[in-house]
Amino acid sequence: MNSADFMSLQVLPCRHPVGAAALDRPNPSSVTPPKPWHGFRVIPGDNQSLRGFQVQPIHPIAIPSLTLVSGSESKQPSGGALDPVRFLLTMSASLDLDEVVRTLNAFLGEVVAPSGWSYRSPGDELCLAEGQQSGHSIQYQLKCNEQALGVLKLWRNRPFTAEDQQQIEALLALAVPSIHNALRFFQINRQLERDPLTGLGNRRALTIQGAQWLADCIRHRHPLSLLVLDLDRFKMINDTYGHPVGDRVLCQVAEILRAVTRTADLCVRLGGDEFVVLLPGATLDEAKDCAERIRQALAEQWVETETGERIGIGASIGAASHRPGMDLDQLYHEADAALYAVKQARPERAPRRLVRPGFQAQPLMA
Ligand SMILES: Nc1nc2c(ncn2[C@@H]2O[C@H](COP(=O)(O)OP(=O)(O)OP(=O)(O)O)[C@@H](O)[C@H]2O)c(=O)[nH]1
Repeated sequence: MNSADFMSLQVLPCRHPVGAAALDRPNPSSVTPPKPWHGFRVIPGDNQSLRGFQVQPIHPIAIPSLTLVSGSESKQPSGGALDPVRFLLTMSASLDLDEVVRTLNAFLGEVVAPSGWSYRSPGDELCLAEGQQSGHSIQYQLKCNEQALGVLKLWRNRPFTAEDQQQIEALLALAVPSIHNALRFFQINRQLERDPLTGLGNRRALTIQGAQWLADCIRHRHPLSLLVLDLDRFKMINDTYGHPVGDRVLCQVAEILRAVTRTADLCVRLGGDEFVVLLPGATLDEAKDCAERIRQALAEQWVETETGERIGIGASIGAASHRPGMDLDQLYHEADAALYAVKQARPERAPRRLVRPGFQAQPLMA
């Protein structure tokens, strides 16, 4: 496929940059006229199984994408009756990556009628699929200015012809800016919900995802439990070995939480040395079992300091299970109260330390 094919298929040079004129109007004498849209270059990949696909503006795009096509000038693609203006308007209506990808696939359905599709965002943070896999497939790695936008795969029970591919690629080229924006929005939201030190979720993740999960569990009448974990004498580790060692302890705890819990569970660092695990589908007994597995895994863990000393990690854990009428805050406070009771019931131990591996563990003195 070459750019000339593509240009004639969907994207026409714009002689009437209406959107840009409206934006620039406040002081027409002081603005340089917007550049006309010069179209896209579509670069096919090297092999057929994974067709590399990149859309680059031939000139920097200085005008909104809706100035791209004027309705009266647009040609219909040879194989279908798809309206590119309708497509662009629909695609740019949302910043929700899930919705943007599903919209794209709805249009691809109109053009090439696949039996199913899948989309994986970079790093597999979002995986979507619909319909059925069948005998023939075509896969595109989407990129915009060298930034990966994910992989889209289509299935069909008859082969994709060259004309089908041309139409798919034309739609993908138009869809790329919307996917790019929605993906960026998705990634920023993910970052806002992540604790930068440990990579676990943060308080915001617990508030937003927790509320959704609570609603799901109530709707499906599934249990939901929550653990609150607080490290023993963490301040002493910081004060004795410094914050970098304290940070390593926190990362080690995060590693253990990830290893011990299921992928469906949400592990969160609320702040300092306090962690929360939200366990959808778990009863109180199952949550307590999980707490015990975490406690054991922590007890077997040592963090080594620069001087070769090894510090043990101790923690207290409280558990609570959702009851009708409770909100997430109440569930958290009940688990926190259970944690407090655990702390009251046993004297908090100072972190254990080994001066050299193999020596007997000793409490770290305050
Ligand atoms: N290394 C490190 N320390 C942190 C971080 N955030 C908070 N802290 C420290 O964590 C410590 C928490 O202190 P406390 O809440 O008294 O915890 P504790 O010593 O475990 O006391 P108890 O909970 O009563 O056992 C404080 O010294 C904070 O400075 C962090 O990101 N990294």
